[in-house]
Amino acid sequence: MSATTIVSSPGKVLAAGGYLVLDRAYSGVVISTSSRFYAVIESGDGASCGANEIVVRSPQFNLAEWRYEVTFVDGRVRVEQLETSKAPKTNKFVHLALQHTLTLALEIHGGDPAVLEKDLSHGLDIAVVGDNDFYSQRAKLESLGLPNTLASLSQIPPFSHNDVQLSEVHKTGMGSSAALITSLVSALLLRFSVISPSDFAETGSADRRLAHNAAQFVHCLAQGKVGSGFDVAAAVFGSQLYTRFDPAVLQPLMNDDASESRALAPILSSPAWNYRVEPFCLPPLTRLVLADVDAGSDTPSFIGQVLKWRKENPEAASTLWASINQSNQSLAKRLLYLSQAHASHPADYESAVRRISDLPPSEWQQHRKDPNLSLPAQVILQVFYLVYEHAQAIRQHMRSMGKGANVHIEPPEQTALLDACMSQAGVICGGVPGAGGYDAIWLLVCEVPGTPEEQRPLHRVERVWSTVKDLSVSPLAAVESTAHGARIEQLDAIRGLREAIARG
Ligand SMILES: Nc1ncnc2c1ncn2[C@@H]1O[C@H](COP(=O)(O)OP(=O)(O)OP(=O)(O)O)[C@@H](O)[C@H]1O
Ligand SMILES: C[C@@](O)(CCOP(=O)(O)O)CC(=O)O
Repeated sequence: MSATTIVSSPGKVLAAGGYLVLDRAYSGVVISTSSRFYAVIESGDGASCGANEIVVRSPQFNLAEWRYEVTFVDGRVRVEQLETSKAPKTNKFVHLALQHTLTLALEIHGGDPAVLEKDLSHGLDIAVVGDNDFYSQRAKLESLGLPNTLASLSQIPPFSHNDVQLSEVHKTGMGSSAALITSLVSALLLRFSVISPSDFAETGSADRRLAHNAAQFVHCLAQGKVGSGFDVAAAVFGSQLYTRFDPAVLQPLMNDDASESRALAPILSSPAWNYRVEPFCLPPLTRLVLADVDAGSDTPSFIGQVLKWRKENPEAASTLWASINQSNQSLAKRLLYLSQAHASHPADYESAVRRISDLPPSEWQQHRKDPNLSLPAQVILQVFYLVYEHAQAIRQHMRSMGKGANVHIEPPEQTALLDACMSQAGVICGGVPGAGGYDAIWLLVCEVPGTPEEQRPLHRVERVWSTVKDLSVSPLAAVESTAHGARIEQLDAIRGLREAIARG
């Protein structure tokens, strides 16, 4: 075992499938992001902590250090927070991750604490840090006198300090807790030799699935509910078409007493975990663009209201769910078709993207028989138009859902913002991610290398954002991650990581 164990996990965007994905009958289009969370485990070396102690530090926040003591009694492991912790509040997510991952490790090692005790003999020092995108950088940009642009974001050092306590930070909706739990649980499973690095590196392996199931369990327990789990699935497996697991698999563990007394291994490695992860990626020569929008929304209350409306209006909801599902599936299919088209006809594909880069989507149809384009390029252009149409239909349906349930899934200000973006040349599609509300928007834009800055669709979008009235729109730096989810990292390969974890 090397001295340092590091696992990183990506953030997520649910581009299509919000609310539907809570139901196993439907799947969601999940895009994982280049922004990642890192869990870095080092031996405490007896200096920062003693034997059987674990200190978890979050060096991007004030007073974010939690200390735990690990004890082994009657074949059980207990993780308890110590009073010497610097943090004024407990961290349920971190505590549950430690408790249950160690419990699982002890079970897998046959109840013999020797392996764990050996790894804990000098204590463990764990630092958790997230890329800047997970937290709003508005205040930092303002303090630096910089405008809200992508160029400004690149001037903020990696893993920047947020200058507040964790409970006060403005999150951006990228799934910080799911990425954190996935990295932490996976790193602990590796550290305690429950899973092997080579197996974990393989997408469909039993070890990776165990890491997923354990992270999913801890995340559900910390949140106090079993959600769809798309955020943890993205953190573990990367971009995908996600179909949830039957929540019944976790039910036996979902109250605190049960999770302490029942064996975890049989449930966490059970074949009853029936989630489906189908491959998905965005098409070449396009770029995912995300922005954090001023005010957050109360997502849990949105979910309650939408589900209540669905229950009370089964016929209307069933028709609407079916229409949304059809549009979601069509969107995913056309996007995947575009990747195939690029693989088989790269030159035609590029000429089609160049063509639509100069035109707003409402004009693409007129150019579908452009004599300057080859026949395959014309087909590709047409498919891009269908992508636009499906995404617009999804937006319309989601507004209907919001109207029915009386919640602002795509609030009028977001509609105006998205419409303004969609009228720009080279913008392909977009929407409000996940549960919607005021939180964020996502867009897919054409991005052909070598395009002069002024003509880049991204540049046009940033211009729209800088002039928009009713909302404050702040870009996020993330693009799509094609790295297939969680991965083991080397400390010096990640810019700024060594410096970040060295902070007190
Ligand atoms: N950097 C961090 N260090 C330690 N704990 C963290 C960190 N970031 C998040 N957490 C844990 O995750 C919890 C936040 O979880 P919550 O479910 O509210 O966020 P989320 O929905 O994942 O947020 P978002 O999707 O906006 O990133 C915090 O209370 C804390 O326990
Ligand atoms: C509404 C829902 O389908 C998506 C919520 O997504 P987000 O947290 O808003 O990105 C809930 C869920 O899938 O757990």
